[in-house]
Amino acid sequence: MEMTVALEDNSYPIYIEKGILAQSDKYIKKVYQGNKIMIISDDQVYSYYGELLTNVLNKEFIVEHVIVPHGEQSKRFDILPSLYKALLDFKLTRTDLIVALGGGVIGDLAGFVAATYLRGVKLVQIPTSLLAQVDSSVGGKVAVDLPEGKNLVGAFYHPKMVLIDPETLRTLPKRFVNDGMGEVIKYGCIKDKGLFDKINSYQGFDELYQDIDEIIYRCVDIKRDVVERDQFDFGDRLLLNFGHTLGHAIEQYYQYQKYSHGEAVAIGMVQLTKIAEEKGLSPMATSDIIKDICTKYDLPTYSDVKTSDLIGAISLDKKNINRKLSLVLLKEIGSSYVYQSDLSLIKIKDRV
Ligand SMILES: NC(=O)c1ccc[n+]([C@@H]2O[C@H](COP(=O)([O-])OP(=O)(O)OC[C@H]3O[C@@H](n4cnc5c(N)ncnc54)[C@H](O)[C@@H]3O)[C@@H](O)[C@H]2O)c1
Ligand SMILES: O=C(O)C(=O)C[C@@H](O)[C@H](O)[C@H](O)COP(=O)(O)O
Ligand SMILES: [Zn+2]
Repeated sequence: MEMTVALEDNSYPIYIEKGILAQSDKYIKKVYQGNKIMIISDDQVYSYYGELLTNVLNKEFIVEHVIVPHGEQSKRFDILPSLYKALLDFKLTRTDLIVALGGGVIGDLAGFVAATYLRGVKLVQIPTSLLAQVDSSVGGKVAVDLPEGKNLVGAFYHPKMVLIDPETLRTLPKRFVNDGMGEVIKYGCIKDKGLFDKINSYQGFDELYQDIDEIIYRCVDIKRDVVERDQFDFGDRLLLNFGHTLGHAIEQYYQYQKYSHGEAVAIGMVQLTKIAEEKGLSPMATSDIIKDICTKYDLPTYSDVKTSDLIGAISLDKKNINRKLSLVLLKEIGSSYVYQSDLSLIKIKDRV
């Protein structure tokens, strides 16, 4: 399966195909005629797929790698000098390529490095987690976290190509399959009731895996459409942030240690929809429907954090305009809108 994100000079192809990792040299040659490639990955992903990718790319290119510890803790500002140093040591030049091999942490981190090293070098995304395959590898948002908040230092920087190999999901720990399902549920909630109903109907992981290519394709296609219409996140793209106002603040509250991104987003989707129901901004019982599907995928729906403890991080949310929050709410499952509000709306609940 193939699609193109059409962004004029920044357009790029996405390929979704089982086994594509083993052919990545052929695909990358289509967009890269240079000879040096730096793979950026984490220890866990590299232990599964690093050797395979290196051997395949070595047929055509000179390949080096730099590895960071797995987990959100690596998506931080102060890790950057060690990555720039590795690129300098490899003498990577402006016409060379970085390949991001890993989940969303690696995609965002390597993407930020590619956007900033020498003011920008080429980037190819090879996402290996479900979350990265359905969401983070597409759309060009790259970033690192600060202790004060998620993704606070970043850029819009598009890859030259995205290679999605659903086979890699076979080694993904179950917690992170569920984590990715948090974002799939989000797509269903904001844009596609059919997708929501489909993932709600599965009896177990086998059924999910049977349809996984189709699910990835549908999510990526939604994201492609939104990004093409609102690349810089001032309109329709804000909808992709459903659940993230609270979710990011909860991740920050625990300093990115307790909840994974998809888990925090699940809490955010349910709790914000509850608030919206209380204010008559979403139909009653919508939050229960989201809660049920999140529970089905072992995602948390409540954190017990005081809303007063989240206000600092929420105030730094990038969707805020002139001190007004932009909250993504549901009209119903499958349809969403942006609602401008002040912090008092969040404060109507003591804990979320
Ligand atoms: N840029 C965007 O548009 C965007 C969108 C959504 C999320 N994000 C970001 O993505 C990050 C979360 O991504 P994530 O959930 O992929 O986390 P992650 O990158 O930490 O991956 C989760 C875990 O799975 C492991 N892993 C990944 N692929 C594997 C595989 N195939 N086999 C075995 N283990 C594997 C990793 O080593 C890690 O331990 C967050 O930082 C979030 O903010 C960005
Ligand atoms: O691509 C987008 O736009 C999104 O909002 C996708 C989100 O799933 C993702 O977590 C993104 O990184 C959040 O962006 P931010 O602008 O809120 O940092
Ligand atoms: Zn997200």
